[in-house]
Amino acid sequence: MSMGQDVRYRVHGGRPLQGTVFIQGAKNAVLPMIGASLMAAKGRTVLRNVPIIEDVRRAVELARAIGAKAELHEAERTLVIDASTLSSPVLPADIASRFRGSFLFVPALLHRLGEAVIEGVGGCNLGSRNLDFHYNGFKRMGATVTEQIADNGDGIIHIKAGDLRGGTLYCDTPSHTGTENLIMAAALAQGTTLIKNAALEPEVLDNIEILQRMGARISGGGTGFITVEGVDELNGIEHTVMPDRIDAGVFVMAAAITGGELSLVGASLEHLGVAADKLEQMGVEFHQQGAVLQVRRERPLRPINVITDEYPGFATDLQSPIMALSCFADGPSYIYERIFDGRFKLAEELTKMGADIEVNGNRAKVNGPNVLRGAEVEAHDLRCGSALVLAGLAAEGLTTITSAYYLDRGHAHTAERLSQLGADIVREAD
Ligand SMILES: CC(=O)N[C@H]1[C@@H](OP(=O)(O)OP(=O)(O)OC[C@H]2O[C@@H](n3ccc(=O)[nH]c3=O)[C@H](O)[C@@H]2O)O[C@H](CO)[C@@H](O)[C@@H]1O
Ligand SMILES: C=C(OP(=O)(O)O)C(=O)O
Repeated sequence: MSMGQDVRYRVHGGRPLQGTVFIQGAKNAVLPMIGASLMAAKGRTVLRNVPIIEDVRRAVELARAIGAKAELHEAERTLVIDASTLSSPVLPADIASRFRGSFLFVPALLHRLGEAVIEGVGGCNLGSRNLDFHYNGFKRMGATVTEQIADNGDGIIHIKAGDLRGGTLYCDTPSHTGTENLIMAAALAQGTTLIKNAALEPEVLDNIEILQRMGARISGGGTGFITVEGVDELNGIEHTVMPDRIDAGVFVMAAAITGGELSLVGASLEHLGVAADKLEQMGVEFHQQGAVLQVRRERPLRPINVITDEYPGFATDLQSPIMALSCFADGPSYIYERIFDGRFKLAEELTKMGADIEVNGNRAKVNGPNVLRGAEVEAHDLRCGSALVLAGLAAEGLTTITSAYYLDRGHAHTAERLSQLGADIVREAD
């Protein structure tokens, strides 16, 4: 399967969205949970509220490639994993290089098979995406990391675990998957581990929760300092994946960009962090009613300043969507991308639709308001894809989004969910 040439979305813009939408389970929570479930040598793990997205399908394929039994029951949104049969330490390039979450399988391989061979790591191309915090942490715990160049020129990373020992570890900056990988490596290591400058994202905390319920001894989640006391084994359990705050943020913006009113089932205002405040400043009205978040926009959108940051700062994964939204705001908006050094490819796609955006390094100025017109545009990465869907919902005429495999990596049933709210959107796959 090619990396995204085969899926398109066609959107006819101009319809305000109304109704109730179900927020999917979190991509960035379920992927580490699949990695965690592979650490259980006995029993079966049952994950509920699993988002039916391409990254989860790839994770299931990868789990099977290394010998686990994994069954994704799509209608039930339930994934059952039996990792007792884990047998191969090789994360093959054809699957592993298609999603970032593949690297979250490494701790299980180190503990269960004593080594991990990484033929490739994928994920959206957002500029440099290093893994040094992970490698340095594994090394401090006693692993050896070597790189070999394959015949085709690709690097293959070989990590040999030996007996992993607890120690003092750190992230230079609070890496999301870095924190999860070090926690998982420490969970079955000998002795005590301290991880400094740990990530605070809600998905990291949900992953700590599943690991604790599997038998891990972890404290300090959400403080920046995490302590892990190694245990001898982890057990399969049942866990419900938290809702996806980025999916929720995109639907908030879908209401805002079309001038509609939506009830988001499962969305949490708290999980949106600073993004909730920025959207409120732009003119979105929120009413949290228990586990349902109601959103609407009545007045014209105001421009905004956004600085992306680790949680609870403005999530970088909502940066592209808010760039699309700010094209419609009444004045210039300023966006400063601090997490990734190459996450502005969206700007040229929005320009094809009539937007006026100046990009300078990691800063962008969006000169709203502009009338966007439908065009043929390309989803260079997942959130570029969600932003282009938003732009298409509010543009005049037909927007065709190509390379939309990237969108399907992270959002489930996009066309169906938006159509139910009154949007005119279809998905086409070759
Ligand atoms: C599967 C998953 O959970 N993906 C999310 C995760 O990606 P991911 O975990 O890859 O993102 P990180 O938090 O690790 O990366 C943030 C920044 O730190 C740098 N860095 C990271 C690790 C490292 O060892 N060395 C290093 O320099 C990266 O290059 C990047 O500039 O968090 C990102 C930031 O919230 C989100 O956009 C992704 O959706
Ligand atoms: C960057 C993202 O994901 P990944 O880390 O899986 O590439 C994302 O979800 O926008």
